[in-house]
Amino acid sequence: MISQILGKVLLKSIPEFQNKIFSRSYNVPRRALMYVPGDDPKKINKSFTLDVDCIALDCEDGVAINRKVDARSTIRLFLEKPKPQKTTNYDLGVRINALDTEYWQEDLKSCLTAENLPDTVLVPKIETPETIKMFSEEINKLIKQDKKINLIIYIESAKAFINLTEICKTAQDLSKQGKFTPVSLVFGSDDFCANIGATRTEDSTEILYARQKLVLTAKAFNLQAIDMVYIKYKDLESLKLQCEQGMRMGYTGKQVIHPSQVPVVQQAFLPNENQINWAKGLLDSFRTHQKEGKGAFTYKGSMIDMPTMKQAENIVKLAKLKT
Ligand SMILES: CC(C)(COP(=O)(O)OP(=O)(O)OC[C@H]1O[C@@H](n2cnc3c(N)ncnc32)[C@H](O)[C@@H]1OP(=O)(O)O)[C@@H](O)C(=O)NCCC(=O)NCCSC(=O)C[C@H](O)C(=O)O
Ligand SMILES: [Mg+2]
Repeated sequence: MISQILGKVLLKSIPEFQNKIFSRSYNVPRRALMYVPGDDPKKINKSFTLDVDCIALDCEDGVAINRKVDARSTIRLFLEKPKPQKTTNYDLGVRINALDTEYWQEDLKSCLTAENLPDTVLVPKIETPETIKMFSEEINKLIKQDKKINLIIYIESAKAFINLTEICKTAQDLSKQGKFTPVSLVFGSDDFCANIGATRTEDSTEILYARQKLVLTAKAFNLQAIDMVYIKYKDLESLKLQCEQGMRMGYTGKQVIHPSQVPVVQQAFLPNENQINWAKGLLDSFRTHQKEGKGAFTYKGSMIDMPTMKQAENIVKLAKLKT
């Protein structure tokens, strides 16, 4: 009897779990986050023809030092026009220069005072909670409308990893009253390797700890985790393997530098048919067992309880992007 009552209570609370797991940041998928050099109108136009979840118009490392002003003003011209519509919704962002450079304030001002706000601002090389405070103060001054934009935080140095929890906590706290919402953490593996003096290998074991720490922290703060870039952009087979590795670790997407990488990445960050069928079957079975007041049960030879149910829900949610 008691177990039946408990079962009913748990069943009633499932929508609550769903809300927790699939909160705002997961509603906009960012499987492929594609960089487009901000000073190249041809590539920007091309990006609007692609089926890509997230476009990052770049002012930072994809742009030469002597082209920084061109990038900023070219991006501004695009933001003066309405956001190009595509058949599927997508995230349009601007990656500004790092906050220890002479460019970032003008980058931010230029894109936030245009006719149309970008959906997202991507901020590279955040190392301390103070950097988040600086960003927050600036953005609160610049956005006059009753609107918030998304913030994507780049973690790309040893110092940033040491401060990671405080960075996320500060972003979360300041966003409550501020004009931004933190949605994702990006693992800037190339800058990170340069920063710690790591030697690259094909299986990336030299950065495994940092790669895992980023996912762990992102998930603790309910943020998307966006994995390292694969710079040998002509090698799509190895890209696929690296995507699958990242997805197994819990990453929700990956940085992309070339159009040919987009379909490989977006496909890899979707569950396959076997996983979807497993998840749907498990959820059906979970509901039945909950009604019977059974918290743990056996499904296809494995013990299932609440954590496995949550994993199955993640899979079903992602699968909806397939249609
Ligand atoms: C790598 C590239 C310089 C190669 O460019 P290109 O030689 O033009 O390639 P293709 O001729 O093969 O291009 C085919 C067509 O696709 C268009 N194209 C290419 N790249 C892009 C792009 N990124 N966005 C939109 N369109 C693109 C070409 O114009 C061709 O079009 P068409 O002629 O109409 O057929 C180039 O891909 C490039 O610049 N990529 C971006 C590089 C970049 O942004 N790097 C910085 C980001 S990585 C990073 O920041 C890592 C992180 O921070 C860390 O620390 O780890
Ligand atoms: Mg970087």
